[in-house]
Amino acid sequence: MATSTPPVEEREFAAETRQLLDLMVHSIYSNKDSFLRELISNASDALDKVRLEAYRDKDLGADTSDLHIELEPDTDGRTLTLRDNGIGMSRDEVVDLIGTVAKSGTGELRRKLAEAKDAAGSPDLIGQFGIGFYSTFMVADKVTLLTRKAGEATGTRWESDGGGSYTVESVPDVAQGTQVTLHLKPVDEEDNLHDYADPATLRSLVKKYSDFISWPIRMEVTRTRTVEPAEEGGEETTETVVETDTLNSMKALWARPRDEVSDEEYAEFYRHVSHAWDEPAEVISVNAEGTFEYQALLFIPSQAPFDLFMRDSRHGVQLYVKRVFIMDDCDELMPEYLRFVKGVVDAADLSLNVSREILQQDRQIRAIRRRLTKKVISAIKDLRGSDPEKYLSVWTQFGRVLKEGLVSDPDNRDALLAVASFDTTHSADEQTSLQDYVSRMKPGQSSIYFLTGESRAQIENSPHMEAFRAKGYEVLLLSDPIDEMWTSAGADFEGTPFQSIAKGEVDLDDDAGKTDDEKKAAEQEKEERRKEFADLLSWLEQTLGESVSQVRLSTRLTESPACVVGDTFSFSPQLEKLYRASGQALPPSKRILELNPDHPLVAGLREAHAARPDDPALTDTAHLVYGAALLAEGGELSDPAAFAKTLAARLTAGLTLD
Ligand SMILES: Nc1ncnc2c1ncn2[C@@H]1O[C@H](COP(=O)(O)OP(=O)(O)OP(=O)(O)O)[C@@H](O)[C@H]1O
Repeated sequence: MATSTPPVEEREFAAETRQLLDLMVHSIYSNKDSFLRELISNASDALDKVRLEAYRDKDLGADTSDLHIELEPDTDGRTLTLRDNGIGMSRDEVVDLIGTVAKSGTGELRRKLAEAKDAAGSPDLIGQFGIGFYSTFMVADKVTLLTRKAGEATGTRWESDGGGSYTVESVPDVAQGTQVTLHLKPVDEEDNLHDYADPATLRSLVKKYSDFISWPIRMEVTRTRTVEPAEEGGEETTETVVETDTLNSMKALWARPRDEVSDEEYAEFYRHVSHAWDEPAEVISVNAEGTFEYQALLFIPSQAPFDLFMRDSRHGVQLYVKRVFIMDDCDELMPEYLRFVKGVVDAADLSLNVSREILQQDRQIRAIRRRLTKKVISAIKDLRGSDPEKYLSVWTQFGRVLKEGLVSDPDNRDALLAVASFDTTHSADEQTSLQDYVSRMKPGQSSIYFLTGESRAQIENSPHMEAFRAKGYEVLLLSDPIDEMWTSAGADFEGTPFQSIAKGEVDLDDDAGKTDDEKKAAEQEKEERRKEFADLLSWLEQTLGESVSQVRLSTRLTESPACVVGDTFSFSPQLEKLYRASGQALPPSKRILELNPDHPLVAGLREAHAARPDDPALTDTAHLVYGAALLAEGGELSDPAAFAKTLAARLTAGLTLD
């Protein structure tokens, strides 16, 4: 049964939307002017869309003869109307797009809103989410939207006072496109609430925020003109004429030489293409001539969007062909790990009809992408030299994403390693570059040591760190999940390999500065140790054979009795966990148990085993030593309940003996 749409419908805003509106209405966000940029941005997008739709679908029935944006201030009525004859919205779209906000990130939004609680937190929040249409409620106490989608017969009227609800109704006889009428709040200069019904104010705001918009932004202005007398000696008279002015220059910013464009103009353009509210951290402009002609204007944002790690994050790089907008978020122009880069690529030699499928195959697009990728990486590298503070904030916001490139883009791995920064045992609060790490390497050290784990604290406390700490070797502390991936791909930095300190044999160079005799003596001592512990080691290998591939003496422990290490190619426990979380089970890999012969527990176990090789309690101890080593590195026990039970039994026995 078909459901009919009621003529006027009152609907509640979703809880997050209401909270956001509340923040907006009471916002202390100082730049109230931004609402105009947002409305013009939306209108410009709508015009881009209708031009493209009409080009692709000749039967759409859209009117594209004079696409433009219009501002109509009403000084007496204190309203401002902004009109476009773009794509418009259907009734469902109005409810969907205007009635809800930040659909993809509602959970995240809810969390942030709870954090912000009051308006004091709102400027940041606005920066991250880009409030778009809702910013109108900073300046208006009622907003009316009238729209008709190109190709549809009926229009829709939407209205809200920014409180808890809004109304929608279907209306006949609406012009194609969208018009938004703001019932303006009283002017309050102290609160940066300017007179948005004043033509002069509007003219200067358009110039400031939206000059580059490629569609004409028009406004009717009333001018008084002197009229020459009709006949000689007659009186001069004045007349009022109404003229239509175009307020913006419409010059594409990416086509203008860099030194002719101000930082502020770039920043506004960035906000337009990215729908963001922050400042760009870096502007990259490329003008390629020759075989493939294109211009690109790219921005590295200063703030990561909330949906950076969500699958459907949007608004990347836009594709234009000869100044004509073709598509948003053109994945083909940027690798996935640079998805935070915003901007425009305007290619001269593509067809306006180009589709995503064609783009994927296109040689020119691939060449553009290769070049732009290198440009972005080198821009970040340059920042490191020229503005370390800015570099640091870019790395803090996007480092985790950039590191995905170490796995997915082997061609740029070296360049990415050169811009990367890592936590290190060298400093408690500052990260290090690999260049600096290498320059601090000890004589004889041939690898970059690192350890992966879930957090800096957990890694630092891992038993594997002990000898490195004791002997003053610097270790990189890698705690992002992606670190597991690229380090296991066998990377090196300018010829110096990376080595996990939880894998393979460790031979920290104790021999430096020793005479040959001393070296020989040390070797002999090691050999004796091995003999002394041989029985214990082979018994442990038998006892723990289901869990470990080998038991050996360790040179990496100074405090703990034991640790578990992998061989060079085995998976770390974190990587296993990651695979498991993604639904791919790995065959359980056996690692190596290393014992610290100087630890009283290990020494005691050796003596006890020599004296009472058949004592079943020693088997329990062996399992406990292995389990404790797993726990110490932040690993998981395969049977925690059995471990706890054995531990309780052993503790009880200890008490009884006492
Ligand atoms: N003038 C318009 N013509 C057609 N559709 C519009 C218009 N204004 C808004 N819309 C639709 O409503 C959606 C929501 O607009 P809104 O300004 O709230 O957010 P946005 O511009 O998509 O992005 P952001 O929330 O990041 O600013 C737009 O994506 C667009 O689909």
